[in-house]
This record gives sequence, structure tokens and C-alpha cells, in this order.
Amino acid sequence: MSREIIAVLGAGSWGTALANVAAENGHDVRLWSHRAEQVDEINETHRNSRYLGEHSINEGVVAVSDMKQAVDGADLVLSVVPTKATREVAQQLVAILEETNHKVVVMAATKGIEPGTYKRVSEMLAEEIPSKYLGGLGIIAGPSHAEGVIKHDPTLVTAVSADLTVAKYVQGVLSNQVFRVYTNTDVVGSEIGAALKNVIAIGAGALESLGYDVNAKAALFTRGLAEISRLGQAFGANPITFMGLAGVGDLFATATSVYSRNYRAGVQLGEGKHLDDVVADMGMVIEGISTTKVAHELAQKKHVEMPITSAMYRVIYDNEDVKNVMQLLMGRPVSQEGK
Ligand SMILES: NC(=O)c1ccc[n+]([C@@H]2O[C@H](COP(=O)([O-])OP(=O)(O)OC[C@H]3O[C@@H](n4cnc5c(N)ncnc54)[C@H](O)[C@@H]3O)[C@@H](O)[C@H]2O)c1
Ligand SMILES: O=P(O)(O)OC[C@H](O)CO
Repeated sequence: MSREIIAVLGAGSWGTALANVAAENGHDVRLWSHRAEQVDEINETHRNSRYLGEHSINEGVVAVSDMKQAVDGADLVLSVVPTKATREVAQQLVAILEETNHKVVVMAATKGIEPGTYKRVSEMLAEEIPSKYLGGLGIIAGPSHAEGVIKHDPTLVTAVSADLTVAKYVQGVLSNQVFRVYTNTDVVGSEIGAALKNVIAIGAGALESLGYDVNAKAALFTRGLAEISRLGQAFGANPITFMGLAGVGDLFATATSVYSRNYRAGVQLGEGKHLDDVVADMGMVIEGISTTKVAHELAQKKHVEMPITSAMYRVIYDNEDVKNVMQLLMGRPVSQEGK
């Protein structure tokens, strides 16, 4: 693989960890942050302490606060900002591409769905970035906590694009001995799996707060995955995708890990902490809060049965007690698996 120029947009935990992987693979990596003090810290101390504590970042990662410095001449752009910042950042990217007049491959590592429009992240990017500037478009998904990736915990992710050549290109750029990249062409299924596992992870945290054991958690994962898969299939996803890295893989990682912001938010909500305080104290994006509302609405629009998602909606947005919704879920009419 040749030495690629890679612009990473967003220097939170995941953007920094992905930039680190790319730099360790010998690429020319520019990590854009809209916060000047973060740029200075990364360049001077090779740390991003707010997001990744004392973990050191490869010296090949050059942080910049001017997006043009990151994007000029780039072969690959990784968009790693929260869902709600995706359009704004894409618009800034487009303004630069208009100036530099070159094509880039854009991969989003964001996991969410836009409220109101119900657009997946790659759909937002396709709407914002004119095709004449797109050398390819896709997403990166899979079980990959930044905290694990930065300390070289063996990690598998999937590079997903409708164009397999693009997915294979990203696979080549990012793969190494501890970061193994698969490919997939099911963008719809991968994005739905990546976004909706966060809803179930919040639920897993809530179960933990109640002291429920492994049977309850296994039930939540299994039936949670069943409803994610039902919604995905209503949008034309390949059901096999939900058995893979963007499905069960990421669901397992997120819903069992203390690294997960979604899981931790669920624990705190289950303990009765107010939603506003949970969000404020986390100081990092908790995508599942917004995704729960989006998924609840999509289930109604698409007439897909998603009882766990709806229960989580009531816990998060109607302040319903976790124990009550759990009892309601358990009291539903018994039914048949596989439907
Ligand atoms: N953290 C992980 O382990 C992980 C792993 C896989 C995927 N993801 C996904 O990646 C996305 C980003 O997550 P994260 O963990 O890096 O979040 P984070 O909260 O750690 O960091 C978000 C970054 O985006 C920046 N940002 C926010 N709004 C911005 C704007 N309008 N313009 C420019 N920059 C802006 C913030 O300053 C911050 O640097 C999320 O969708 C998340 O689900 C995270
Ligand atoms: O920390 P979370 O809950 O946003 O999860 C991070 C990743 O999506 C795990 O793959």
C-alpha cells in the first residue's frame, strides 16, 4: 500500500484513535480539530488527554485547526464527528474541495441517524458532497472502542461501501496486525446496526443498574438484535449483516463495556439520574439518546415491532421507571421466535 494522505475530521476519542492507526501504518495523517488548545496538546505532547487520557499518540499524527491544511491533497477523508455535526462539517469540507478542486474518498465512522430526516450518515454526506468531489463513499463500523484501539487491543472493523473497490481501498489503508479490517457492501444494514446497537447498550446499562444478571442481558441482546434486524430489513438490509461486525459484534462490545458512553448512560439513567445531567457529565457524545427517539419513530413509520426500543424511549423521554418497563416487556403476550 502506498503512503496515503489522510484527513481525519474530528479529534474526539474515535477520530484520534483512527488517526493513530493510520499513522502507525505509515500514512501522512492530518487530524483536524475545531479546538485550538486540543491541536496544541496533540502536537506538543502527543496526547489527547480529555478523550484518551495518558495514552500516547503516534508522532506521525499532525493535528491542525485549519481544515484546509488537513484536506488539501488528501486521498482519504475520515469523518468522525457526532451525527449532529456531520452536515456542518461536510459543508466546510465541500467549501475546501471547491477551492482545491480534487476528489477524495470519504468514509464516515459516525454511528447515528439524523433526527427529523431519518437520514443515515452516508446519506447525509451524499446529499452534502457533490459527486464530482467524491472518489468513493462509505462507512467504518464494528466493535471498536477507541480506548481499546489506542492500546492495541486486537480489533476488527468493517469498511462498508456500495462500491467494493472503495471498501477494499480502505481495508488496505487501515489494516495492520492489531486492527483487522473486513469489507462489506451492505451500507444500509451496517449503518442501521451501528446506530441502533447504542439503544440496546443503554438498555444493558439500565439492566445493570437494577442488578439483573446474565440471563436478562442475554435476553436483551438477543431480542434487541431481532428488532434491529427487523427494522434493517424493512429498509432493504441484508439480514446476514446483523450477524456480523456491524451487528452482533458491535452490539456485544457496546452493551458489555464500561468504555461505552451509551452503556454508562444507561447505568446512570437506571439509577435515576436526570437525562440532562447524564449528558452534561459525560462530556462526550452519547449517540444512543437521539437514536432511541429516531428508532422509535422509524418503527412506527415502518410498522415494525420494536418493543425494547419503545421501552427505552419511554425510559429516556418519558422518565418511566426501568423496572416498570421491564415488567411490561416481560408481560407481553408470549410469541414465536424468528418472526
Ligand atoms: N469513541 C469510540 O470508541 C467510537 C467508536 C466507534 C464509533 N464512534 C462514533 O464516532 C462518532 C464520534 O465519536 P467520538 O467518540 O469520537 O466522540 P467524542 O465526543 O469523543 O468527540 C467528538 C469530537 O467531535 C468534535 N465536534 C463536535 N461537534 C463539532 C462540530 N460542529 N464541528 C467540529 N467538530 C465537532 C468534538 O470537539 C470532539 O472532538 C460518534 O458517532 C460515535 O458513535 C465512536
Ligand atoms: O462509547 P460508545 O457507546 O459511543 O460506543 C463506541 C463504539 O461505537 C463501540 O464500537
